[in-house]
Amino acid sequence: MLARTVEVSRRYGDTLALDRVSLEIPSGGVVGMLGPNGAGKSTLINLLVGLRRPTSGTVELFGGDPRDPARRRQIGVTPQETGLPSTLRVRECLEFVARHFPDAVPQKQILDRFGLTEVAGRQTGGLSGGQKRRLAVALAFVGRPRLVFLDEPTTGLDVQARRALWDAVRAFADEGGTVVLTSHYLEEIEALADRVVVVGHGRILADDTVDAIRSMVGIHRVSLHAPDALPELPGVVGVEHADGRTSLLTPDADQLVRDLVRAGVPFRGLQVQPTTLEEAFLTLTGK
Ligand SMILES: Nc1ncnc2c1ncn2[C@@H]1O[C@H](COP(=O)(O)OP(=O)(O)OP(=O)(O)O)[C@@H](O)[C@H]1O
Repeated sequence: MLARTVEVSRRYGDTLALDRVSLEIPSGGVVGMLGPNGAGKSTLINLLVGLRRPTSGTVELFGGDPRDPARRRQIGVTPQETGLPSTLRVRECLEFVARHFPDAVPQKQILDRFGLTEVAGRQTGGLSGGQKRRLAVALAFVGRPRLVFLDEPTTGLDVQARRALWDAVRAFADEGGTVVLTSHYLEEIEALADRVVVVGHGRILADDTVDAIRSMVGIHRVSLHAPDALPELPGVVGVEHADGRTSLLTPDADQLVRDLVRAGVPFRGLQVQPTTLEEAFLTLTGK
């Protein structure tokens, strides 16, 4: 086991950011952590990498205290926000980080893998947002870590840059590396992760394969104008009223529409839309 939390809670004042979370990260593969804003994902990562201490419970990294420098040297981390020194060149940033490790990855290989070769001589202050993000993620891999934590690695990247970064993460995992990444995007988790941990309201709501999670969050919104109260319909997991429309949340929109027709509901303006992940979670967690 590379890392684990046992019944870990973390409070910030009155906010309970994590509520008795137990999680195990074995060696190899990509674990995707999925959840809406404020779910507790970053807090969980910060505990695992030794940046914060739990209020209660135990956190272990490589079998011991995550704040021990010898253990932390074996991880790579890209936090949600990184400040790169704006006057350093890309090459200098990579060099600076590499000097902290006995056996750093050759710079050329990192530049190639993260699509940074063309901007190697540029000061980071002159990089685009996407290039900065790629550099920030690349830095996590420089020291040949056993375990890498990436907090929303592709936020702000265009599709092409996102795919390039996915390739780099996958290549690392294919070579036997272990990655924990957070994302709001199911698509990103699907592209990379073998296992998905769904975090919501400071708890682990699900810990399963990508397929299982996809079916769990595949909720649709069927919205319509209906003159009267709707009859009770099977498969509806949530009902909302807004702007004169009624929205029904369901995992099987086709069946719901058939049921509406069969029940003779005089609806108009029918719309069927996928819900966002956040909506799906909130529905499933009943909050
Ligand atoms: N330093 C802090 N001080 C006070 N409250 C905090 C602090 N850090 C996090 N929180 C609160 O703890 C909860 C969990 O936050 P956290 O950043 O871990 O969530 P997250 O899942 O990473 O969200 P996001 O995707 O927005 O980063 C939130 O309610 C947040 O406001």
